[in-house]
Amino acid sequence: MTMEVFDRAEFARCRRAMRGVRPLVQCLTNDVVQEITANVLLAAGASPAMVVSPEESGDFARIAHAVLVNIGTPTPERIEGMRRAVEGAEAVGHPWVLDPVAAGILPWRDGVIRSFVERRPTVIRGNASEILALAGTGQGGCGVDSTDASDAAVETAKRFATETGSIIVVTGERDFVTDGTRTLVVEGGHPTATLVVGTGCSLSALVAAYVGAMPEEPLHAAAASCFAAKRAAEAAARISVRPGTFHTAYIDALFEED
Ligand SMILES: Nc1ncnc2c1ncn2[C@@H]1O[C@H](COP(=O)(O)OP(=O)(O)O)[C@@H](O)[C@H]1O
Ligand SMILES: Cc1ncsc1CCOP(=O)(O)O
Ligand SMILES: [Mg+2]
Repeated sequence: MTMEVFDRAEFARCRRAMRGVRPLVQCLTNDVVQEITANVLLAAGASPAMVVSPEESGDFARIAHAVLVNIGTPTPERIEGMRRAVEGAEAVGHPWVLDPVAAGILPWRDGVIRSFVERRPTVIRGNASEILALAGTGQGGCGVDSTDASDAAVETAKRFATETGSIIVVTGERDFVTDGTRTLVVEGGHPTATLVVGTGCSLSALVAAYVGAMPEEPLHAAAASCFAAKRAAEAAARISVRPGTFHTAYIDALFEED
C-alpha cells in the first residue's frame, strides 16, 4: 500500500489559495449541523450560503464555487433541491461534494445516496462505516457514527474511487484521500472531535471550499481540508477536551491557523 503523508508546506500553499479566493460554498446540508457548517466555513476563510429550495438551488449552484450535498436529514423536497443544485454545478463545471450520512442502514436513503454517487461527485467524504457500506463491503455504522476504523477502509476506498471516478475521503483516526491511484494520508487530530456533532459534516463543507478554490487540484484540495481539521482539533484539545469548550476552540483554531 503506497501512501503519501500530506505535509504542512502543501497545506500552506492550499490554504493561501483557498483564502485568496474566499470561495462561495452552497450548502445543502442536514438540520443538525447548519450552524457549525456555516461557522467552520467562515472561520476558515470561505463564504457559506444555505440556498436549498428547488426553486432556487439550481440557479445558485451556477454562481457558487462549489456545492455540498449532505444526506443527513433527507426529505423528498430537499432531495429535489439537491438534484437541481447538482445539475446547476454540472452545467457550469463546478465541483460538488457528497456526504453520504448514515449510508448502509436505511434502504430509501441508500437509494438516494446511490443516485447521487451515479452523478459522479467530485469528492465523496464519509466516515469508515459509510464508505464501506457504499462500496458494498460493510453493513453501515451506528446511525451517523462509524463502527469501523478508517485504516480498515483504505483499500476499499481506493477501489471505490476507481469504480466511481470520484475522489474518496475516508475520515477517522487517520484521514485518507484517494483517487484510486494516489492516496494521501493525514494524521493526528483528537478523538474529542467525534463528541461534537457536525465535525464530519462541516469537514465535507470545508472540502467543498478547498475544491471550489482549487478545482484543478481536487486531491490536494481535499487533503488540505482534512489537514486543517486535524490541526484545528489538536489546537482545540490543548484548550479543552470537554466537548462544549472544544467546539468553540475548534472554530477559533480554524480561524487562527496558517
Ligand atoms: N479517533 C479519532 N482520532 C482523531 N480524530 C478523529 C477520530 N475519529 C474521527 N476523527 C476526526 O473527526 C472528524 C470527523 O470525522 P468522522 O468522525 O470520521 O466523521 P463523521 O462525523 O461524519 O462520522 C475528522 O476531522 C476526523 O479526522
Ligand atoms: C446527528 C445527526 N443525525 C442526522 S444528521 C446528524 C449529524 C451528523 O453529523 P456528523 O456526522 O458530522 O457528526
Ligand atoms: Mg458524517
